[in-house]
Amino acid sequence: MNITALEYLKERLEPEQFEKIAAIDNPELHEFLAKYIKLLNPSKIFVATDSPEDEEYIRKKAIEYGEERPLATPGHTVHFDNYYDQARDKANTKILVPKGADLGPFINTKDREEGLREIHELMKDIMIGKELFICFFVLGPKNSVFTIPAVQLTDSAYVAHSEFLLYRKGYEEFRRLGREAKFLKFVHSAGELDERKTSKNLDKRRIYIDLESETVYSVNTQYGGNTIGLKKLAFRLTIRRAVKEGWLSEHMFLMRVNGPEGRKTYFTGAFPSMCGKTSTSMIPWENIVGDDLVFIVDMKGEARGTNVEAGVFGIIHGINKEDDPIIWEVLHSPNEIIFSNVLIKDGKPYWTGMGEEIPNDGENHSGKWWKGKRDAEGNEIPPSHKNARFTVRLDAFPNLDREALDAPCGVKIGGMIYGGRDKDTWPPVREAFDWTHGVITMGAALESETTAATLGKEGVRQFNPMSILDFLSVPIGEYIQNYIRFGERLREKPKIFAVNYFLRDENGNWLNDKLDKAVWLKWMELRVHGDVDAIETPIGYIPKYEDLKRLFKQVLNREYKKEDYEKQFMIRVPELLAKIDRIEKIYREKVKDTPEILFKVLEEEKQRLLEAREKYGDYISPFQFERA
Ligand SMILES: Nc1nc2c(ncn2[C@@H]2O[C@H](COP(=O)(O)OP(=O)(O)OP(=O)(O)O)[C@@H](O)[C@H]2O)c(=O)[nH]1
Ligand SMILES: O=C([O-])CC(=O)C(=O)O
Ligand SMILES: [Mn+2]
Repeated sequence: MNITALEYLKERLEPEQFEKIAAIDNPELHEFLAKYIKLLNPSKIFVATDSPEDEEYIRKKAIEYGEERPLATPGHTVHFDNYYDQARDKANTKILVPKGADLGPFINTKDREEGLREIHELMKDIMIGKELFICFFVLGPKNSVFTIPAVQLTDSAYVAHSEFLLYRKGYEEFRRLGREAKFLKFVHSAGELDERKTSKNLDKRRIYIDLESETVYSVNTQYGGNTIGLKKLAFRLTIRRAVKEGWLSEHMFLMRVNGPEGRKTYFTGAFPSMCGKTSTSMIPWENIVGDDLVFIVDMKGEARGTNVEAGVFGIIHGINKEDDPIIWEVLHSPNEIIFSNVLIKDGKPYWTGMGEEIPNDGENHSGKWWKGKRDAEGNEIPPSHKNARFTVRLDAFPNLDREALDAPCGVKIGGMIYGGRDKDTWPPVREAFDWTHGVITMGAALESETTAATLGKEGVRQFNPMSILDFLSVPIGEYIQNYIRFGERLREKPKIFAVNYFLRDENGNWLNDKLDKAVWLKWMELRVHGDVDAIETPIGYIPKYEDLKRLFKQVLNREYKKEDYEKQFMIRVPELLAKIDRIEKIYREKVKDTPEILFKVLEEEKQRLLEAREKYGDYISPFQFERA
């Protein structure tokens, strides 16, 4: 460009819009905007400031352009993604790396130059006839140690609207920070739309992450996990920043568990997609801070965490009045909510597992729907997609811990929990012996069955360290090394726990009820403060029966049977040993930069299990260890 970026922007933008950009003193931003406006070539450009009018403009455009439709309840809208665009597309999500860089076999990469060339070709002139929305947000609370500014370019008013619900506004932060802003950049286009206003060219769906310029490109897709810049796209970039700078950027919920006499203890929980982060953090008598993404920093020797977001993009499948009373209430009140990929009939949303009668026809992610309808592959189409979601501000929730959400220094983390979908190996809850033992045998050794949150087969057990594998942008060993060191430096280390909500019996029935997790949380809270004893086993500390019995009565008003405890907390030596072998093999063979300590800690655990087997056999009752 012969003219400066700002001059170019002045030519392309209406004066009112241009003024908004010119008011931010940041040449890097101006150049970025000029470059992509030129490439995308939109027919109209709107710049959103933090004003309520600008947000309202986006909301209206989502409806005017047909990406959302109003429902009967004020504030409610519905959005549909293409039938084949219902989840994160792992195969077409790639980290762009310079020649010679090696992130290991678990991270999907592509040559940077090639990837940039491809994505720029795909995006050339893609916004002709469309309106480009330029929006500013921040990750974490504003003007805090956690704040990371970000700019989003998108031709989808649905994506922009979702971001207004999920993140804190950032225009004023950009103005305040000026040239100091080290911001993330997101360029998205839904591409050509079909008559239902869903992305059409799915064969050209691409999500490319350029670490070097901290820019993520997303094209020919609308599903939130592929498009909402500040969510999983930013996550790849912040993981890398965190590892470089020595803090943690994690796929975690953040919640307050209320202990005896008003004691407040904060927990994070790292579970893979669709494995219980939202459902855990929404337990009615505890308090939610966040349900998906957390930043954790070392502040004067304490681990302090914050919710990266300010809203929930939650799974709606199975949400019912009894198990999820708070979400249920929020979804049935006039809040600003986007329902996606649910069934609509007479302006009302319906979803599978809602515990109410569902109409036999309507409109859903497949278009006009009727009971028994089959897709092109011959599969029967359910009323709503398993990964159908709702998007809403945390403000809407009566159980929100507002103070914690806004705290510029975050909250002190008392416990960190790992968990996944595991039908036969881990007990429902246990505590690590120490930080390193927990990080390695619970976090780095996590496995979970695949779910409908990603395209592809469900129910396949997969290695998923810290529930973060889909999002990793640095070699696994480096990531784990950073984690271990982070804790070692802390003066007060959070306690580490592992949970498993998904144990099954021989017939495939769940061994636990959905609300049992409420009891595990109370137990962990007591353990953080040393209020109850526990039983030492080869894999960590497990609860004593009497404590759980008391807590089940107190928390759920239920009798907890000894037989249930014995079955659930049985130490399953063959499965545990097989798991250690699998994990060790993965790290030995596939993760070149594994820290040596990982093998040592796994080996120690193996030896403890072998010894226990010598004494008590393959399947050991928890009472055996209690007597020992
Ligand atoms: N069997 C069983 N299923 C559960 C339990 N808790 C949650 N689920 C199921 O797990 C799925 C929901 O998980 P969420 O809490 O929404 O998932 P999430 O971890 O927030 O997922 P993302 O938003 O994808 O990151 C739903 O299908 C629930 O029915 C439980 O205790 N037992
Ligand atoms: O990012 C998404 O699509 C939703 C989500 O939380 C996940 O898949 O972990
Ligand atoms: Mn998630």
